[in-house]
Amino acid sequence: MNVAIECQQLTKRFGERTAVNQLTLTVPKGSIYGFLGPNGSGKSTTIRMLCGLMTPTTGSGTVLGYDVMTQSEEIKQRIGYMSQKFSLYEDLTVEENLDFYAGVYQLGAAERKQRKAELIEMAGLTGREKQLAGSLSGGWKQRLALSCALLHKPELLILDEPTAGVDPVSRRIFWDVIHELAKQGITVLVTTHYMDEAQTCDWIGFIFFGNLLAEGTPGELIERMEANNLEDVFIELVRREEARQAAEGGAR
Ligand SMILES: Nc1ncnc2c1ncn2[C@@H]1O[C@H](COP(=O)(O)OP(=O)(O)OP(=O)(O)O)[C@@H](O)[C@H]1O
Repeated sequence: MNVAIECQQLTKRFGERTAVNQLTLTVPKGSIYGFLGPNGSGKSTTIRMLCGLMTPTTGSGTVLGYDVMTQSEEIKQRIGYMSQKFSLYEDLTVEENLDFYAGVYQLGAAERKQRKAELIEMAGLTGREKQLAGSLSGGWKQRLALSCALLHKPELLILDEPTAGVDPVSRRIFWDVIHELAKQGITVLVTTHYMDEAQTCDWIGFIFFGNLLAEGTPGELIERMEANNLEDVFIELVRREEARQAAEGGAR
């Protein structure tokens, strides 16, 4: 299986509102897929469906080969997920937070010790093991949260705006870690509003009003839209879609 995520016509409705509309996408194994779109366009709702946290209204899909409609528990056990407001225990130390999540993932003593050591090193947290999570700066907290999400060696990492509000240096360090994980074969689906981050993804999907408007490599999208950079692509896609919707509304 060379595909980590595939979904066909995935739709989520909240009452009258369609948050995600017939979304069809494929995320190849080992790739970094950047999921972009303005606020409220349906990114988090898509992610929640793919993580097994929310059942789609209609459509179909698999995550690591498991059905998003019926196998949410299998999916949850095999993925690493870091939400926008990742939850660390601020009154616990770095090590205690890792211990807590190792317990959640039911790691045995030997594996727990080994994974903790590996992840503390990967996240650059060496020397901070006894520091309270609440006293860490934003960038360190975020890397600790990432480490917690990786304890059980997930094959797929789903990150919802992991770098929101983090300074540029910490963002760069975080993305170096993401690229390193991808090199090790871990698939990453990530949402971001930062175009410098999106530029380094292997694939990009652009969603607006719940619809996937464009998909491709950053270079392909820039070329296809005859744009100078991804920010221009983003703005042009929004402009075209708004114009299309206005025309449709006017025609009614
Ligand atoms: N539980 C819910 N009940 C009702 N409406 C919801 C619910 N969750 C999301 N929505 C609506 O669905 C739409 C898509 O929201 P979603 O959070 O998926 O967007 P997003 O692209 O992740 O936005 P942001 O970039 O701000 O995080 C929005 O209009 C939102 O108000």
